[in-house]
Amino acid sequence: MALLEVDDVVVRFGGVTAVNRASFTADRGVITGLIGPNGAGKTTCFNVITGLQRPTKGRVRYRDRDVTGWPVHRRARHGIGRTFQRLEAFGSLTVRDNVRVAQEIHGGPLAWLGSRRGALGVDVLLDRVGIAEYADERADSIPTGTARLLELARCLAGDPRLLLLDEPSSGLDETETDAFGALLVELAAEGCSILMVEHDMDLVMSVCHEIHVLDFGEIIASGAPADIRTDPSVQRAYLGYAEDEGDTSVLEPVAEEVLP
Ligand SMILES: Nc1ncnc2c1ncn2[C@@H]1O[C@H](COP(=O)(O)OP(=O)(O)OP(=O)(O)O)[C@@H](O)[C@H]1O
Repeated sequence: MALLEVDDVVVRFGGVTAVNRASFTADRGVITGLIGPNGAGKTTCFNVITGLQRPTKGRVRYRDRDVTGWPVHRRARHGIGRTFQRLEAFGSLTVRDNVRVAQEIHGGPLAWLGSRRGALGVDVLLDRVGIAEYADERADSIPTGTARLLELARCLAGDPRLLLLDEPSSGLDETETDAFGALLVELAAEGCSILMVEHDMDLVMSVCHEIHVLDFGEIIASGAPADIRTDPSVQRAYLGYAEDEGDTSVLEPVAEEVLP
């Protein structure tokens, strides 16, 4: 049984159907990608999974329980963590204090001491995501890429079982993105399941175990990276052409050894 099941979800905003009968899953201990063109409905799906958006129709199941009617905080308490496209850190606090606050919001100091990653402490968490040198800087003074990593650290402070990442690599340079991908693979290996919306296809293709493709609110393909990158309907919908029609560089094959 998958950790997360999105079942036949529809979301309508007046006359706009943002998500149209979408069904997909995220499995335990792996990284799952959710990709698609701008406006395809990816963030709306995240909002449905986290409880920010009530679906017009359909269900969300998490750890074998129907959580469709659960409020956001209850889902968070049960281990669903999320980062946002727009950065949400407290600008006037230091990087370290941002993570401390997140830790306390998610469970309080005692829960933190008993949590799986809690014993490591805030500074070790900052070190792990690669931003320890910024610990004493105000969050509104750090570069965008660093702020994205701070978002990840804030989310990890809640010790999530399911981590939803919305375009986590935007603002990271190539080296930072490589390190970020390696960190995601490590987190998944430790049992943290990840569902990621991401436009960097190299990152998606190299770290994801399975990928779901949304187009105009509908899931048009689901499968392993090797299948997705050669799927003509994906190339047509996502990139605007089929493989035999031109440049396929964005979905170029990646080396077998970096595939999960
Ligand atoms: N609150 C809302 N009210 C009305 N329409 C909305 C609302 N939220 C999203 N939409 C519309 O729903 C569709 C899906 O939007 P969504 O933000 O989920 O797409 P996305 O795939 O995340 O796009 P992007 O990659 O640009 O972030 C779009 O047409 C968008 O304009």
